[in-house]
Amino acid sequence: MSCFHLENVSYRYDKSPVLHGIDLRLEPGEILGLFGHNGAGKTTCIKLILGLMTPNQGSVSVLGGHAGDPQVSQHIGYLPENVMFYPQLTGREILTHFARLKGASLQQVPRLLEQVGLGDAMNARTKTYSKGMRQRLGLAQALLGEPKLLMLDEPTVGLDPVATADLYRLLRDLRDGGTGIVLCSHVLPGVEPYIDRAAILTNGALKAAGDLAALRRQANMPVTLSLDPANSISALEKVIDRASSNSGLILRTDSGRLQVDVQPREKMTLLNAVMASGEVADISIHQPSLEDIYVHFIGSGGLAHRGGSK
Ligand SMILES: Nc1ncnc2c1ncn2[C@@H]1O[C@H](COP(=O)(O)OP(=O)(O)OP(=O)(O)O)[C@@H](O)[C@H]1O
Repeated sequence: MSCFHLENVSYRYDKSPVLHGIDLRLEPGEILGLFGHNGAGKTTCIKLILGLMTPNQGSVSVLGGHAGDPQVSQHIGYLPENVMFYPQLTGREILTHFARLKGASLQQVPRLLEQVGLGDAMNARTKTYSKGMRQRLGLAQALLGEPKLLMLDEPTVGLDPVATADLYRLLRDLRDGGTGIVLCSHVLPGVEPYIDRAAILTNGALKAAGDLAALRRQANMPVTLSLDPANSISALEKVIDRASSNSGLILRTDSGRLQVDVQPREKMTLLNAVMASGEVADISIHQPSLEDIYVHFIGSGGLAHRGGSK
């Protein structure tokens, strides 16, 4: 049973189309990064999965049932992008209130507050909380009732680097316990090791989805080889020129290395040639990062998209 399945989903607010033919699925025990520029449609996808809206076209199934069905919703945890709490209540009072609303065990409340690092602050009013502390309380709220599907919109906003690493470790533990997790984020650096798959949305359309290896194949972006010459840099350059019929950019760096951009399909030919030549002392290989892939799919329009698609 999938955590959710969007099939050919389109959605429009009033007259403005926002999502076009989205096909996306999340399985239990998987972390999906949902990435896209401002206004790409990430939050709209989440609202459809929560059942807050229904698609104009296509279907949304969640945990084997219908989005918005209370039997389904009680197994979903959601952290919205901007969390707000009653300032006069303590963290513990707020979480207890949400636990009652969700029908979750009240015994979970202190344990969850400890888990998100608010053990010492649980009896302080939330008006005294920092932004990061409010974010942690929001996360504890999302974890109430041991959800099977957890959706987090910009969960690392306001968290310092240590808290961010703690959050990702916590998400991994939940994933290993079978929870399906969606992570919407603009903060790509650092997220790569913690997600199983990424989905990239642009202007309401799914540009690419898959694990990093599949996205790299789809993007077909050059791999950068960084080579230390064994003898002279010009001798190494000649080897590369001879080996690669269509070698990309070759740069001499200030540190006396050669940097070569090569298409993935030509990588092994070039590596074999430089290894056999005896002209290379050391090699490092830089694959495109998640950030590189994101920029590739979003395209140069990325900056233009910021602030909304219309
Ligand atoms: N209630 C609404 N009424 C009309 N248009 C809306 C409404 N909510 C969102 N939109 C529009 O839908 C599009 C997608 O918005 P959405 O919030 O899903 O994007 P997002 O990817 O989550 O963006 P961000 O990263 O900025 O939060 C945007 O163009 C936005 O202006």
